Amino acid sequence: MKINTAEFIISNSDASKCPTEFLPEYAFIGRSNVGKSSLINMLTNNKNLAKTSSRPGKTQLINHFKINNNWFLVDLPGYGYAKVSKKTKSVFQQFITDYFENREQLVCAFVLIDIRHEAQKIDIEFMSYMGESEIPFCIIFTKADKISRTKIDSHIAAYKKQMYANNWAEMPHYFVTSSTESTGKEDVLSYIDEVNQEVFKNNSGF
Ligand SMILES: Nc1nc2c(ncn2[C@@H]2O[C@H](COP(=O)(O)OP(=O)(O)OP(=O)(O)O)[C@@H](O)[C@H]2O)c(=O)[nH]1
Ligand SMILES: [Mg+2]
Repeated sequence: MKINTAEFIISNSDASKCPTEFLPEYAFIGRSNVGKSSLINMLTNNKNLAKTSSRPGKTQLINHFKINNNWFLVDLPGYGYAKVSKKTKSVFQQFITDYFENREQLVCAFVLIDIRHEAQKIDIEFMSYMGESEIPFCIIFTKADKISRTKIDSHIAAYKKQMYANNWAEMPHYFVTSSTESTGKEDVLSYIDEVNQEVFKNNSGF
């Protein structure tokens, strides 16, 4: 799919104040610093669209970006950032939870995982929450440029094993990406295109 336009619409810490337009949207979630904002920039060919930083905790709000005037990419704050105070953390979690549980326009979440690391408890728990809440999601492994192809394969195999060990019946649909090398761009965009076509065809309120 070709992205012709990508525009920032609004930032929010209140899920009920997100855009009221009924267009399909795709949210990016995962640990702080995993590369959510960078991936949005890579997918849209715009290095300055979402704000990124080498320091975790950069994105603090729900950010809506309208794509091709027809659907949204949503950049979210990361979870698991130890340096944020407990109070701030619970506020973050509350509005993120509100977003996931109430946003009818959300058709798929992408849970980002750094390909270099073993499965982390917080990610597994978050995916369990998504499963229990019946929110469709895919995994996106990030920063694939940082390890070799062989290691990518072995890390994914190990990840699958850990998912099964945590009682997952099957590995969620997943993608391997690098924002610095644009790896996985077409795969993710084609997936979004397919889902968009499906929801528009079924006229699920869109
Ligand atoms: N080498 C490499 N670095 C990446 C990649 N994606 C992101 N980074 C770097 O990782 C750091 C964090 O990137 P962000 O996109 O800001 O991460 P985030 O998940 O949005 O972080 P928060 O907003 O803090 O939750 C930055 O220094 C990026 O340049 C990637 O694919 N490859
Ligand atoms: Mg960010």
